[in-house]
Amino acid sequence: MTPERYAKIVRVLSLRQPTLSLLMDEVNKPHNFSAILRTCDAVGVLTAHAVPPKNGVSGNGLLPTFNATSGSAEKWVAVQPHASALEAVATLQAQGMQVLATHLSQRSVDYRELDYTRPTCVLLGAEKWGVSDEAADAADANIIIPMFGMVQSLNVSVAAATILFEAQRQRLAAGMYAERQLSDAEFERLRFEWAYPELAPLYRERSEPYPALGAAGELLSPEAPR
Ligand SMILES: C[S@@+](CC[C@H](N)C(=O)[O-])C[C@H]1O[C@@H](n2cnc3c(N)ncnc32)[C@H](O)[C@@H]1O
Repeated sequence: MTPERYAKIVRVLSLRQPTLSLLMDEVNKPHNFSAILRTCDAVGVLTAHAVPPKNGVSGNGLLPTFNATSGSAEKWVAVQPHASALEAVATLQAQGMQVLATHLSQRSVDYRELDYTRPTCVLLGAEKWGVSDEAADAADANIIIPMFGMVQSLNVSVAAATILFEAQRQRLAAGMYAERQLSDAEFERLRFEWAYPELAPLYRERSEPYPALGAAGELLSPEAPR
């Protein structure tokens, strides 16, 4: 790993926003899934959440397979699977997140009216069905991107990008990219895992702490577990 590559890892981790996330409820087209993860990486989402599609494209009930759309975004954005949208919403709310469902209902508001500097998770629906009424009811708010055309909805990855970049705009204005949001422990863990992805699993298997890194990312105790 070059010092430049290590410096980039440190810079990107310093900009990650652990209190900004999104939840994909059975988004089943791999190119949409991958495009959304790519936007997550660009905006600084640390962890995305997903309810795997029941008729998963991969055919095994797991998350849709990744494809070239994401570039390598899936390496830099963790995806936490959930059994159902309702379970995910409850879990995220218990962690202190406001969940904003992208859903047209009596209580929907323009997505720009919300405060994205609060811990926030944006709930996105499946391409065909959208967000279920139950999940939308459980969410803290329902938001829509106003549309004035003939077509009723946007592509889900376009909707995700529109809302996440509003979140980025608000967080930039609030100075939330100017100071590292990750805890020291999380920052140090991810710094090693991103810099040495082939070594990290060896340390985890052995329950050994990751070695310290030097200023240019070099291993200070280079002996990897055997
Ligand atoms: C293609 S749309 C789903 C359309 C579906 N037939 C419905 O009635 O909800 C897929 C997802 O994109 C997002 N989306 C699309 N257009 C949106 C808009 N104008 N505002 C907010 N979210 C939108 C939502 O997450 C939606 O569930």
